[in-house]
Amino acid sequence: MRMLDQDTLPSPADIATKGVGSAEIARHRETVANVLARRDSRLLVVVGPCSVHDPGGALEYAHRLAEVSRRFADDLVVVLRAYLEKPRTIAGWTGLVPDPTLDGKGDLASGVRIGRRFLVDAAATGLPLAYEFVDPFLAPYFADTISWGAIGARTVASQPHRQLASWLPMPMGMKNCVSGGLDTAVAAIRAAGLPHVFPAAAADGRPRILRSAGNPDAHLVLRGGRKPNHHAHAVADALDALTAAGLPHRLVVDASHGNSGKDHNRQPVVVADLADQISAGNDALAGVMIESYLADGRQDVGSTPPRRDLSITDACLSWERTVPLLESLACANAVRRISTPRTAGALRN
Ligand SMILES: O=C[C@H](O)[C@H](O)COP(=O)(O)O
Ligand SMILES: C=C(OP(=O)(O)O)C(=O)O
Repeated sequence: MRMLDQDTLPSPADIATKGVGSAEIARHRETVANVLARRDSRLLVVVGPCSVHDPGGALEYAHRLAEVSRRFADDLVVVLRAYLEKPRTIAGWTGLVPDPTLDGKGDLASGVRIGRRFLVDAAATGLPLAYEFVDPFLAPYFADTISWGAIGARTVASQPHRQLASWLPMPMGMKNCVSGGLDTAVAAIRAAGLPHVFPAAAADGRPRILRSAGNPDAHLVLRGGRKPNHHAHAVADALDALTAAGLPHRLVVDASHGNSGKDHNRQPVVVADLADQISAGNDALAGVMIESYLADGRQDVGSTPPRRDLSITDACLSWERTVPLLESLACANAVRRISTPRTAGALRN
């Protein structure tokens, strides 16, 4: 007996909440797209916890980040990682939405409500939100709150994810695959840029045939693989791969994951290398991702209740270690901004 049981899941319309500032989110998406296309000379920084396991803790982080991001507004467009689903290499906790009680019970019906509440509260800080769309079925529950989306290293080859990316209204980052090869992500960018017709559940939960026009803002995210790919030579190779595919030069580099060997202590080293490339004038480097949370490191989920301030997935840099990295990226971007003036001037929303 494999099919154990079924339960009712509320539809996206059932859990729809008031208070999502759709005009503000549309503005954030446009800002992010302008940065990626280098019409805006700032640097995108996608920063925050590997996963949200405690909405209260993550909201405290969001408030701190919203405040500090104002200091860097001339040079950084800071986006909060608000990741509520986790892709796993084999198995493990799959995120607040699929498992809000952190114990494998899989109470998705509560998860979608808790997850949406968190996203609405986090968006109210004024920060744009980033989200990895792990399960395409769940996208309609949350997509209206998100300003930058990712298709992860484990799903970037998947046709349903590429179709979803072609339809979603925000810029979408395609991560290189886990081994480090770029081809699959480059193919995903091309696929997401094209129109598609595909089945999906709509807001009312009923099946629909969706037609997409193609996402013009899909771009590459270098996250490392068997070896890191943040160094200048790897960035140059990635730009060559984009040129060969006829794609524009726009890149986000993830300082964590394969680029840090999942050792959070290496993220500052990666960020320092990226800051050097940015201040040297590499304009294709449009964004940086950092995994950061309130406290330094990670914890296993076990019999005792988890700490609210410590990641239960990948190890994160503490808040105290994150702020100097934002400072160094802002300084590097200021150098680039001043030395490479844009003819049209920086667009600001
Ligand atoms: O970002 C988090 C993890 O790297 C990702 O979910 C995979 O984790 P795993 O390899 O421990 O399953
Ligand atoms: C799982 C993630 O990244 P990747 O797909 O690069 O492993 C993530 O950013 O949380």
